[in-house]
Amino acid sequence: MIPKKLQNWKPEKGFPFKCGLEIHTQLLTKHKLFSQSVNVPNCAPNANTSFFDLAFPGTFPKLNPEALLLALKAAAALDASISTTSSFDRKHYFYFDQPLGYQITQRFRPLARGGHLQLSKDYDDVLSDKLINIEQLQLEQDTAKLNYDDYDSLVSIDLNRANVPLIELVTKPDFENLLQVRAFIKKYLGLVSHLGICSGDLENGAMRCDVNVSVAGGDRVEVKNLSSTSEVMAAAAYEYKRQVAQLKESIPVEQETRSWTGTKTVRTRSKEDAVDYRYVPDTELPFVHLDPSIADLIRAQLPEFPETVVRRLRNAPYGLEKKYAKFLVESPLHLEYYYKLHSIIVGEHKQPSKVVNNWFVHELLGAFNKLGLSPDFTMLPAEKYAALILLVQNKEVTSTSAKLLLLAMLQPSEEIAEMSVEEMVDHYKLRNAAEAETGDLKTAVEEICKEIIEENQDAVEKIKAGKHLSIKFLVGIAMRTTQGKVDPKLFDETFKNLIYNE
Ligand SMILES: Nc1ncnc2c1ncn2[C@@H]1O[C@H](COP(=O)(O)OP(=O)(O)OP(=O)(O)O)[C@@H](O)[C@H]1O
Ligand SMILES: [Mg+2]
Ligand SMILES: [Mg+2]
Repeated sequence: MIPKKLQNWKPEKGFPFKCGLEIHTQLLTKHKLFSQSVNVPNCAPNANTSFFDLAFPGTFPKLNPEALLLALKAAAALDASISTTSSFDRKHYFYFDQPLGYQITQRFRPLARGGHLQLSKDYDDVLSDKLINIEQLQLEQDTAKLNYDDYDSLVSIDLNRANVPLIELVTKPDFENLLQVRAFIKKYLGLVSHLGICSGDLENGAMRCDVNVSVAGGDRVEVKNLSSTSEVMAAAAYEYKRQVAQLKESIPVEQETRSWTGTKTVRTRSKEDAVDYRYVPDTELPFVHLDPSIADLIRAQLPEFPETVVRRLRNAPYGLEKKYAKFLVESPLHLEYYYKLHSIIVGEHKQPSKVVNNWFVHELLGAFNKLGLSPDFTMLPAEKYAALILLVQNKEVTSTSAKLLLLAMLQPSEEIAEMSVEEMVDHYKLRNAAEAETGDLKTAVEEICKEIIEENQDAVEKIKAGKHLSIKFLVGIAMRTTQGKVDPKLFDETFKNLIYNE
């Protein structure tokens, strides 16, 4: 879906928009880039650190091959040409987030150059097909995280992030409008998450982006350190508008670096006071020599790309909407969960696909949403959820009861955490009344309906006078009385019978 604000965004006539991205993504490795410390988000500050991460004298970097492999996968997926020889350089600057005094990156011989990502009209949210070319892809270290405490005027340094492996992807300045920028970031993040290269977890800073904007052939302005797609969009839109306004006043735009405050971009430094990073080769790290056959070997091992999987999920036997199919391919775990649910309910139990889709998309994702949780399927194994869905399909519990059970399963008390679905149904006394003799049920339902009709003569008069929808009001009372244990359709039919056929 294209947000309304962007739908009509077009560069002004005579002021073409030109933009290039630098996207830094954290790699999903077990260990850090040049040390043995673990790479795990959300740990106690400074828990994941080693002497090297803290830049103790006498420590040496050692390249983690897992990071190299993940970066190579990204390069292969983007059809970039992998360098048979790459090397590491030191980019010097002094700041609290960088205890070494320099960042180890790949300036002169990056891991890969070239490559592209195709944005297509029928898959991505763009108005026409567009090929975005890649300049290069390199490995580098992340910096420590600075936590600002405005209240105490304190800055605390968390070195857990220092030396976490990143890939920096630099695109060519090929973007001609904001929709393309947005679609590219989403597609790239989708791709690296799907391939298990990056967590895609933006809330934990898994991506940081620099956006470069120029107008009508002018110099580029770089806005640094944006941490979400919407921040990139807002900063690029603001920067475009600012530059156009300046050009209209005949003031040329000069090359500079700016930062985003949340509402506008502000100058950090101009070209004149550009930092001299004093790049030098890192002599402690050997060159990375790769066999020329490596690109083909890695490409052959890549799983299917998100676009292929999405196409399959949209067709029979799955028939998922594009939006949800895209959500599933964002994470191998989500996809695995859906396939499992599908194979139990449709494969083994021959229920229609739309049952799985409805319970997965509307109920399960909806329940996570209702509880304010981001989807975490480890909380409810697919086998257990399938058992619940099948109870509804077999009319042993009503769907209303099943929805309540689902909410309970996603926030289990100690008492119910270990229970099977069957045990939970009995524990909450939710076994469907329909289980009883059909005759008994019918009489019981009729009795309840009669009682409700007695007590709600006003509503009954209105229904008779033509306000047929008021039946829903009566059904609501009946459902509350029976705590959702009876199929509302049965109440609906019984009320209609009793009221219209009297
Ligand atoms: N005329 C232009 N208009 C908009 N973007 C441009 C233009 N020329 C280059 N760019 C973009 O600027 C970016 C340059 O990134 P690169 O990493 O090569 O250099 P840098 O920004 O100087 O280095 P650093 O990594 O230190 O920020 C690329 O994304 C490129 O597409
Ligand atoms: Mg860069
Ligand atoms: Mg840059």
